[in-house]
Amino acid sequence: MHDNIEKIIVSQDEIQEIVARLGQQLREDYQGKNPIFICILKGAVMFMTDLVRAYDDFSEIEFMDVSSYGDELESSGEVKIIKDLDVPVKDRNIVIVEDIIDTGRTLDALIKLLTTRGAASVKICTLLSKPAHRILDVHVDYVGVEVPDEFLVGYGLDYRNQYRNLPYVGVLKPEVYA
Ligand SMILES: O=P(O)(O)OC[C@H]1O[C@H](OP(=O)(O)OP(=O)(O)O)[C@H](O)[C@@H]1O
Ligand code: HPA
Ligand SMILES: [Mg+2]
Repeated sequence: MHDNIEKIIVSQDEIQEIVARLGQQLREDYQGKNPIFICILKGAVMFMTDLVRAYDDFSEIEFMDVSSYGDELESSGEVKIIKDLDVPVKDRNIVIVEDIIDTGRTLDALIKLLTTRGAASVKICTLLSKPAHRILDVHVDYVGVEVPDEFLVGYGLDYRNQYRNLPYVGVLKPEVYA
């Protein structure tokens, strides 16, 4: 699997540093607020499990599955809810946890949905942000690192459902797409 990687964009060490920094920042900001961390499946699962352990304070974890990419390299523009939340978010402080904000379409749809359901606050924590590819201008509160406009895989990010279990984020060799 590693043989298909052309270059590493965010190393394992960098990911660890980002997780520690964001975990501490969130702990300071959400003290006494018992936030709900919502993991957006499947991409955010690695980041989520590391982040909530770094957060290390009272909080709840929930999961939602939404998808807009399917097997493609480009977002379809249509955000489908595959698995909704099991709990009400009314009057709760929500942190949406994402692996990457790319076009911004997924997040835009989620923020609108959770706000409509009466959340007290909705903030975003993402490992990666790809600002050069943004179509919708969403405000992102906590960003691990900005990445170049390339299709990335690893640490949750997939190409055709593969490569999510790489421990770093990288770019595939062009021949893999051929
Ligand atoms: O900013 P956007 O252009 O909307 O892209 C970001 C979203 O796309 C990916 O998920 P995807 O829909 O591919 O599903 P997955 O997490 O199951 O891989 C990624 O995990 C984000 O959730
Ligand atoms: O760069 C990416 N890689 C994998 N999945 C994605 N979903 C949005 N952007 C990406
Ligand atoms: Mg996703």
